[in-house]
Amino acid sequence: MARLPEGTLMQRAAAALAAVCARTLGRVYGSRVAVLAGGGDNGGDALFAGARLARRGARVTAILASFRTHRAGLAALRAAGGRVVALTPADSGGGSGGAAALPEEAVRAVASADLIVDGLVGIGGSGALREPYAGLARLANDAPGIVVAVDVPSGVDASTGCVPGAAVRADRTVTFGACKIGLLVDPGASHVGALHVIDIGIGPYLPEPGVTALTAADVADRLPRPAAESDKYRRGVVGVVAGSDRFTGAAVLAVGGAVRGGAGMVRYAGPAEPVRLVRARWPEAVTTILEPGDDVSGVGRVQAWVLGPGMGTDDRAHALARSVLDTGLPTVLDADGLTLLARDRSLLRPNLLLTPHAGELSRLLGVPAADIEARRLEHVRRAAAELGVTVLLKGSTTLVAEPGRPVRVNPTGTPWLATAGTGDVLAGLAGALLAGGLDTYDAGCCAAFLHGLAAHVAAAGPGGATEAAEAVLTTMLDAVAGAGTAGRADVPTAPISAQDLPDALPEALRLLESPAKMEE
Ligand SMILES: NC(=O)C1=CN([C@@H]2O[C@H](COP(=O)(O)OP(=O)(O)OC[C@H]3O[C@@H](n4cnc5c(N)ncnc54)[C@H](O)[C@@H]3O)[C@@H](O)[C@H]2O)[C@@H](O)CC1
Ligand SMILES: Nc1ncnc2c1ncn2[C@@H]1O[C@H](COP(=O)(O)OP(=O)(O)O)[C@@H](O)[C@H]1O
Ligand SMILES: [K+]
Repeated sequence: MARLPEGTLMQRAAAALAAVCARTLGRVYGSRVAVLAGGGDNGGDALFAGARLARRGARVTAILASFRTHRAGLAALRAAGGRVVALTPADSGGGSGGAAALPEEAVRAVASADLIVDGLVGIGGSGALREPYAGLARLANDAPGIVVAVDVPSGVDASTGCVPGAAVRADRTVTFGACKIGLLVDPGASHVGALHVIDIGIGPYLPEPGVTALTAADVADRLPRPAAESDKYRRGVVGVVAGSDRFTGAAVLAVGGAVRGGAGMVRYAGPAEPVRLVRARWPEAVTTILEPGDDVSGVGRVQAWVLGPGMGTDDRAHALARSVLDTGLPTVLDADGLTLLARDRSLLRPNLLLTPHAGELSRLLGVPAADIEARRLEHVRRAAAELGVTVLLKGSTTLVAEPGRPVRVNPTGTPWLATAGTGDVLAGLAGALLAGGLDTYDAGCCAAFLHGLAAHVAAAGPGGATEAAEAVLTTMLDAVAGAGTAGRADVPTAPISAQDLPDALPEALRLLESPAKMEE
């Protein structure tokens, strides 16, 4: 800002914002646009964009939420023929009930708009939206017009993705300079809609990001690949200690993730019944029946372990878990293994990848699960710092944290994954990558990436897999990098089951290779 004439960055932002609005409207002339303007520069962007649309013939009404309004922006809007409705501090959104206490003129302008520009607050917002901002946000959400958020949907914390109160649910978000963390991490991410990242020339001046995402090419580069002289041992042997007589499926699913994740060999150890089922579904796995009280000394050599899914949490499970962890090998610790760790921190070792969902992390940190869901980034960072290991927090946005490294956000998730047993597949997959030589951080990030991609492939079915995967691999990541727009692929999808994931992994891996090749 110091190098450029005053207002240059804002003009770049407003021009790009107006262009997105115009494209969204299709026909600008005669369209109705409501601009919600807060008291800061976010409101300034919105007002300048409103002025540009008004000059192209749109009927623009600006609703000023604060009596301190961006002066030049307001002047530009007025000069272009825009109308202005100023709220007073007494105007409120009428609590959660809607817009009862907002002036009729404001309510009408928003309700009848073809397009609503949300310029209430951007990166300067703090805490829950206050009135009348909150009431305007609710009004916009209830209105039939398309909502375009400026920089950040108002009410979403740009730095964390937290949504402490009312917030705008946008159809599109036009963000400037860099993708904000809050646009990628839930609950904020689910307020964004299609994402446009606009380059306004500040990239070279930005600091190192605290949160990063892997691209398809990054993942393809990291995945272990067999060389000509590889053999099954060199490719990595993964040991799976999971399942019980009660939870047999966990064994089958974790082994499936490991087999399809590219392990040279999978050794499964557990009670007789899950062993029988594993052999039936995955005859390539080498199995060992564990009698009650056995440890893993008879399982054979492995390079990494998957420990925990469905194994139970009684004293025998505890002793078995300890025998695995005492090998000192890299280990994915999941599900019941995490419950054991929450009870007995002496199980903690270096070289662990913990894969909790919010409930499991809640037991590990002694924090209510709802708080973890609401402040995912803070809690995954805290868990990694407190436990000194890699933590992959599952759920609507998967995050991977390790002390001293940026948090990685996984861009490939889909809510179709919210079904029982998918976490077991993830644990097996991460174990295969650990055995293949990745460190716990990369194994966690790459496993989450492939797991999400496999879910898209499975949900879209053979006819839509390529299109669905391309939407994830190119559009989303291009947008984050400022080179395109992210939205969902328009591919019909159907529910998936956990079993579908190992079967979809080969196709997901093949599709992953194509954009990597293109970039080369
Ligand atoms: N910094 C830059 O380089 C650029 C910034 N730009 C815009 O400027 C924005 C940041 O502007 P500001 O720093 O002025 O901040 P904002 O405009 O984002 O927010 C500050 C305003 O919101 C009010 N506010 C904050 N929290 C609130 C809450 N919880 N409830 C109700 N009101 C609340 C404040 O009282 C103040 O009026 C960016 O998001 C972006 O839109 C762009 O013009 C491009 C260049
Ligand atoms: N709303 C959601 N959006 C995206 N992914 C989700 C969502 N809910 C759950 N998931 C993913 O589904 C998987 C569920 O794992 P987990 O909770 O361990 O279930 P289970 O123990 O039944 O296998 C994880 O990979 C998680 O990230
Ligand atoms: K905004």
